[in-house]
This record gives sequence, C-alpha cells and structure tokens, in this order.
Amino acid sequence: MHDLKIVNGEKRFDDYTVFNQVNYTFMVGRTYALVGPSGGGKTTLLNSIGQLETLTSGEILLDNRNINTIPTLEYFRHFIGYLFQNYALIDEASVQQNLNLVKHHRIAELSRQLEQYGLDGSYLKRKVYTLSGGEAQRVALTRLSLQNPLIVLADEPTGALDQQNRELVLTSLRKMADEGKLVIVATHDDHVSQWADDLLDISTFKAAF
Ligand SMILES: Nc1ncnc2c1ncn2[C@@H]1O[C@H](COP(=O)(O)OP(=O)(O)OP(=O)(O)O)[C@@H](O)[C@H]1O
Repeated sequence: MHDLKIVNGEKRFDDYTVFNQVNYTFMVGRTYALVGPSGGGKTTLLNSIGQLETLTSGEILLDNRNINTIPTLEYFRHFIGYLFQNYALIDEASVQQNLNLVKHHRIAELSRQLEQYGLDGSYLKRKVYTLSGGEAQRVALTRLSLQNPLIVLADEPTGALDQQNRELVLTSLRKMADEGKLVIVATHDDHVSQWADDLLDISTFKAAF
C-alpha cells in the first residue's frame, strides 16, 4: 500500500514560519481535507508535496523514498496531478489542445474521457475561454483522468462552482480515491471538509518558539 509521509516538515519564508513540526501520513485510497485560516499554509503544504516548493527542513517520503530524489519530470508525469479553483487551462487554446498538452491522445479516447464528465466530443474544438466555469472544471478533471497520477492535489477545486458542479467534482475525486489514488483537497468549504475521509487542520502544525 502506497503512503505519503511528512516527517518534521517545516516551511519558512525568510523569518516567517508558515508551519513546522508537521508529522502526518497520508494513505492512498483516501480523501483528505486540508483546512485552516487564510494564509495558514494550505497551498504551501500542497506545493511542497507537489515539488513546487521545498521544505525548509524535514522530509516528504513517498513509500519511504524522499520525493526530492525523484526527478521532477518523472514526479510530475507519474505521481502528481493538480486541480485548481481557476482550472489552470490555457484559455486561448482548444479543449483538445489542452488535453493533449502532456501526451497525445486519440480523439476517440478524448471524447470517451470527456463523456465521463458529462461533455460530448463537440467540446474538443471549443476554445477554453468560451466555456462556463463548470465546463472548464470538467475539462480539468478530464485532463487529470488522462494523466492518471497517484496523488491528486486539489486547491479549492469547488471554490468557483455551483452546487451541481461541486458535487460532480467531489464524486470524481471520490472515484479517483476508490481507484487507489491519494486525494488531498485544500478547502474553506465545510461541505468538502465533511465529505472527506480525514480532516487535517494546518493551524495545528505551528508550534510556539
Ligand atoms: N513565495 C512566498 N514568499 C513569501 N511568502 C509566501 C510565499 N508563498 C506564500 N507565502 C506566505 O505564506 C503564508 C501561507 O500562504 P498559503 O498560500 O500557503 O496559505 P493558504 O492557507 O493556502 O491561504 P488561503 O486559504 O488564503 O489560500 C502566507 O502568509 C503567504 O503570504
């Protein structure tokens, strides 16, 4: 069983400590809500797991292997997938181009994957800027499915969505966990906190000096 372990994790920006003494083990197959006050360090912790930030001290172990020993490209390709509040798609490019950015897929495969998220193949030619927020997040979910990473990091993925699209995102993330992925969602949304298997409050990881 894969796990992701943070051992004595600390992150400082100059002399400001965002968090310290983070000791926590995430298990694949589960969903985690990462909560805490604005500026508390949720995004910083997600980015540290995603190799976009480096811990000031401590380590992050994936199956007991320090993630910093995994080459960044390999890590991004095989282990880490992101879902963001603002979708992180290229607005001026088509849905098809966005889905093919990392790896080329046949149109039939793209259509099949899009249909899982309630969009048909006619969306492939649409420019992302013509999509509604809910449709854009469905495209981002499709991209995540195609990438098929072990760890899904979601930063406020429901923040800009109505209830129906929020439920679609949560159902999709649950399915990914059921398929054996680890899903970590940074959120301010109580509904998402209640949905997750485990709740992790970042503000509990800030010891006094
Ligand atoms: N590159 C950086 N340089 C300096 N300070 C930073 C940097 N990135 C983040 N910070 C600071 O670290 C703290 C934690 O920020 P972070 O974005 O992780 O919080 P958050 O819990 O995700 O907040 P929110 O809920 O508002 O999104 C903030 O005070 C932020 O200003």
